[in-house]
Amino acid sequence: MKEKNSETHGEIIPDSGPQGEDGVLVELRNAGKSYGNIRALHGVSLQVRPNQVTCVLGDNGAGKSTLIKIISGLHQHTEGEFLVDGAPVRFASPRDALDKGIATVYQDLATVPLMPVWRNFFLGSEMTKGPWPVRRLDIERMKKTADHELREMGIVLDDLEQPIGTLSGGQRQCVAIARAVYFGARVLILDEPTAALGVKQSGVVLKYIAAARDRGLGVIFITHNPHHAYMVGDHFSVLRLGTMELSASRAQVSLEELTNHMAGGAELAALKHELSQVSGVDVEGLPEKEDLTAPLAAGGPEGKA
Ligand SMILES: Nc1ncnc2c1ncn2[C@@H]1O[C@H](COP(=O)(O)OP(=O)(O)OP(=O)(O)O)[C@@H](O)[C@H]1O
Repeated sequence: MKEKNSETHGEIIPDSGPQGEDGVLVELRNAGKSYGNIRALHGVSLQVRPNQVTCVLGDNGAGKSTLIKIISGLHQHTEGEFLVDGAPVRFASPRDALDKGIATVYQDLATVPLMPVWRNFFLGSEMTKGPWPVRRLDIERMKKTADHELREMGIVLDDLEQPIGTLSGGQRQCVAIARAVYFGARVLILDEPTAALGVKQSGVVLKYIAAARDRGLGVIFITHNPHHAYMVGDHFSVLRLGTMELSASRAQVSLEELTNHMAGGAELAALKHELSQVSGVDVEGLPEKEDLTAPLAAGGPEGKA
């Protein structure tokens, strides 16, 4: 995450200090991205606020990775605006995004499996002690701090000396979230953190997503899974073929409606019609076309699951 991307040479508008209007940390306004003549993202608007989980949902190829790459400084938008704290930005590298407090936890996590948990916690930002040229790693302080920070997030591990590769996928995600919080993230982007996990481990990760939110971060939770999104989400943005198909707050959309949008709405209803003509296929659970065209419930469920 720290290397310079030599393909982009954007300018960073100097830090504006306070957050944007309404405390918006990060905002896309009609933003888009083309790769040559392939338009991966178009007309996407999104706001990320502190103390909120903004879920970005979409099927394969919907544009989720492209959206993350713009916000995390790997790519630059080619249309619309990208603002941080209310000021337009154009990141030249992930380092620029980090400097603004935008941290990304990727699915592959970029850890060194054979190194201890505490060592991975500080990887690339090690604490040192002593004067130059005899400066050396401050192992004790790193262990203590990693232990403290993990506990603060409610993550209790038996032994921080164990190689991080021996932890479960869910535990590793949690360590990565705690690490980003410790290093001062204000915006945390989580790239499909529950995609490779079972039910129980997904639940654990969702708990720490909520913990990061409760510590005041603006969380962007990328997922395929509307059930996971609905457990922690405050706002839901569904991408389809590079455009935003739905943008709704929790009060405006039910889990069922979100699931229908994710499932491909009209395509599913058409599939239901085709499958109903095949014997031995139960289509009861699939939505009818009418279910999908109904307006969003204005007074949907409130509060958190
Ligand atoms: N570097 C690239 N060059 C050309 N086209 C690209 C590039 N990256 C993505 N695309 C195209 O942009 C569209 C959106 O891709 P993107 O990877 O953002 O989707 P996604 O929602 O993350 O999908 P997935 O869940 O499969 O990763 C796709 O049609 C993809 O083929």
